[in-house]
Parts: sequence; structure tokens; C-alpha cells
Amino acid sequence: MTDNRWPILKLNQVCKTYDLKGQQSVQALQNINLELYPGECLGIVGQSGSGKSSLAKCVTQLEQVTSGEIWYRQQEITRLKGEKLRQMRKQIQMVFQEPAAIFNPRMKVGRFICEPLLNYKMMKREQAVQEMRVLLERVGLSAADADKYPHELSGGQQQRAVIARAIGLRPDVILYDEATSALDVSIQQQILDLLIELRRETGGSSIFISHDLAVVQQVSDRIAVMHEGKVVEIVDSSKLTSSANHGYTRGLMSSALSLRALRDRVQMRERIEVLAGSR
Ligand SMILES: Nc1ncnc2c1ncn2[C@@H]1O[C@H](COP(=O)(O)OP(=O)(O)OP(=O)(O)O)[C@@H](O)[C@H]1O
Repeated sequence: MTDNRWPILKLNQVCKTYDLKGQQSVQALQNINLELYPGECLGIVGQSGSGKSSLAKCVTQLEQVTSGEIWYRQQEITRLKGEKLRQMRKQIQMVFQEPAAIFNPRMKVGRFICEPLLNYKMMKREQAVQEMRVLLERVGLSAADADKYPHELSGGQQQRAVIARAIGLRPDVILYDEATSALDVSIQQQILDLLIELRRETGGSSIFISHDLAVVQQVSDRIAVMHEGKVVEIVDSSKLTSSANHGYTRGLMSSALSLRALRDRVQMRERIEVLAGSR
């Protein structure tokens, strides 16, 4: 995809090296150049250790880049501090693999969703409560779920609540880091369908990170393939089969095919079990 508009996010020669005491340092990101355009979903795929999470952490400044620049619209955000960092994080929300790690176990789901709306002073409490109910419905949860503690929700429901909290801030970009990887196959598909639906509704931009090419392909317009800290190829999702050139991408494609076959078998088995149970 070529686009003449300004990218929402731009990574320019980004490098990240982890220096480990007494051991060889790790070059997690090497000269990464990437652009995310308005309304686009950019997929990032690669095996474990290829640098995907480091990239996500550098964008949201959970880690500092070693060199290079990150731009959000026309502002350089590589090394922000204080209020500027806080405002940037409102615009670039992250959804991680393990929703349970984000919840405060003693905070009910409704408050968990309201909290950032109040912290960023987007609205008064009463309005935030109303907004929270709308958000719950949008992600497929019920009003009654607001009064539950996180442990009373399933993994898929927890991830829906995390997504509700993120979209409530109306961010410019949502960065999903292995957001469906910890879920069962059928729940994973439900969350992917939700993301596709939300994107259709809002036209928002996102970065979707996963080790699973079949999953990334479902939601992304373009896919950046990462290998050993480098982006080895960027392909249009719809032309993946015909235009992927890099041997590593082709390797990921063949394992995605066998994974899809396995998944189909699992889904078929689940359907048979449901049918058997309904007799
Ligand atoms: N905090 C850290 N300290 C030291 N090394 C790290 C740190 N975080 C990541 N690494 C190393 O950087 C490299 C890239 O890791 P990263 O987590 O970014 O990859 P990934 O593609 O997201 O992998 P996974 O899918 O397993 O999370 C790996 O070699 C990893 O061991």
C-alpha cells in the first residue's frame, strides 16, 4: 500500500540493544523502518525472539530505543517525559497477551473501564459510568459484568474488558501484542471478529503483533515480517501468497497452513461435541 498522507506512526532506523551484565548484549531491533497510515492495520509477524515485543515496547516507551527516531504524526516521541509521555500513551494504547496481568484483582470491571476516562479528565463520573455501559455493550459484554471482579470473567471476557478500556480513550492507535495468543481457538476467533468489527466502526489505526501468520493475515492490511531483529519484508496482506519473496516469510506461510488445518480440525471437534451435547 502506498499512501501520500502523513503516517500516524513512523519508525526511523530504530535500534534496541539490551546490555546484559557479564553476557553478550542482545540486538533486539536493528534499523527498523516502518510506517503506519491512518485507518490502517499493520501486522507484525515473526517467531519468538524476533523482536516484536521490543518494537511495541519502544513505541510506547516501556523501553527506550538505543538509537533511531519514533514519530507520532508530526511530533518526535522517541524520548518523551512527564505529561507529554502521559498524553502520548492516551493516543497509543496497548493490549497485551495476558489480560489478567493488567487488572487490579480487587477492582471491579466497571471501575476498571471508567478509571482512565476519569484520570484523563475526559468526563465527569456520571457520564463515565454511562460511557462504560456503552463500551461494555460494544465489546460484547453485559451490563451485569460491570459489577464482577476480573476473576469472575473468562479469559476471552477479560480481554474484551481490556479492549473496552482501551477504545474508551478513543486512541489514535491501538497496539495489540499477542492479544489473542493466550485464548482457546474459538475464543481467539471471536476476539479477532470483534477487532475487525470495531475497526470497521471506528476506522482507527492499529498494529497487530503475533507469531501466527494466519491470525495476522485476517486482521491486517500490510504485514511486516520480522526475523532476528530486522524487518525482512513488508507485504500486502491480500497478496501474501503471490508477492512474498523472502524465504523466511515463505517458511512462516507453510507453517501457517498446517496450523490452519489443525485449527479446522479442533473447531470441527468442538462443533461435534456441541452437537452431541445438544441431543
Ligand atoms: N528486558 C530484556 N532484557 C534482555 N533481553 C531481552 C529483554 N527483552 C527482550 N530481550 C531479548 O531480545 C530479543 C527479542 O525479544 P522480544 O521479546 O522482543 O521478541 P518477540 O518476537 O516479541 O518474542 P516473543 O514472541 O517470544 O515475545 C530476544 O533475544 C530476547 O531474549
